[in-house]
Amino acid sequence: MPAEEFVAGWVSGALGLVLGHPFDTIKVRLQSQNKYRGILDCAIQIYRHESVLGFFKGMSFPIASIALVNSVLFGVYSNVLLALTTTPHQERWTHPPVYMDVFIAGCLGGFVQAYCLAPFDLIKVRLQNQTEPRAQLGSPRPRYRGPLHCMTSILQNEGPQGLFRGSGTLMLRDTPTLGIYFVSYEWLCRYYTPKDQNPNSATVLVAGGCAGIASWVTATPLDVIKCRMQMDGLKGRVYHGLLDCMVSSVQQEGPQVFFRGLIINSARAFPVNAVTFLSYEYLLRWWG
Ligand SMILES: C[N+](C)(C)CCCC[C@H](N)C(=O)O
Repeated sequence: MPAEEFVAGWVSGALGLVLGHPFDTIKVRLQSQNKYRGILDCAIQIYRHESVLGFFKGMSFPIASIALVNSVLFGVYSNVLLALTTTPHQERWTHPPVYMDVFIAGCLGGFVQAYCLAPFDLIKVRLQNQTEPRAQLGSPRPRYRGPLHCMTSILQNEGPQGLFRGSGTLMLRDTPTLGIYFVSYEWLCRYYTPKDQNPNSATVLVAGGCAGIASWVTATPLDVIKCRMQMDGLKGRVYHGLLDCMVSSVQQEGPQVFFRGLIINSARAFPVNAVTFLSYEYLLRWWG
């Protein structure tokens, strides 16, 4: 049933997110603080000073929003594919859809999810970019006190459209790269699976992980620009649109600016998407 595809998308997204959150925390710390010498040093310092829990800071808001975002992505993807091919999920591997249909369904899924993700992603990025230490007496107070406060102040200062700042760039980032995501997953599964069989768990894990990397590698240039657009105007920098942001970023920092965070994004993408696809496939088989 189509609704099951949404629920499977939600649960699998949440599992992937929990697994990937430590990587995300390291990424954010490396991007916004200069006190770490690299990925390993950052991980060791977090563990020493904050224990394992330090890696899971700020996870509640993404967990709440992943329900909407991932169920929309997988739900729209599966249902568009169903409409294009009329093959139900149970027969997906015995009657495989053509790659063009997979790509179109993935792009549409990406397009719709981008607009659901936009406000949550904006709040996450704004909070992650606050480098002030935790509130101490006499220390400067951070602009936002938490996700809800961040949301209400954006609404007050910038109006409802403020919550969608950077959403056009987010849409450009996610539409083609989620097409690539599902095509790479399908291609790898088919490549390693004998004809007319379901892919086994190891295949699903590796194909899901690699699909995540392929998608993030292609998404990283616009990911950098999207982040800057979401911070537009806050740190004294004002961009006149997407193109201006791209041009001035390259002028100031060289073309390598488009690859910021690529390694940690890819390291995070493998486990997150391996688990996402494994649980998605198993939930649907279990219900099927
Ligand atoms: C399209 N883009 C690369 C941005 C995301 C693709 C993978 C989505 C997954 N929920 C994750 O967080 O890794």
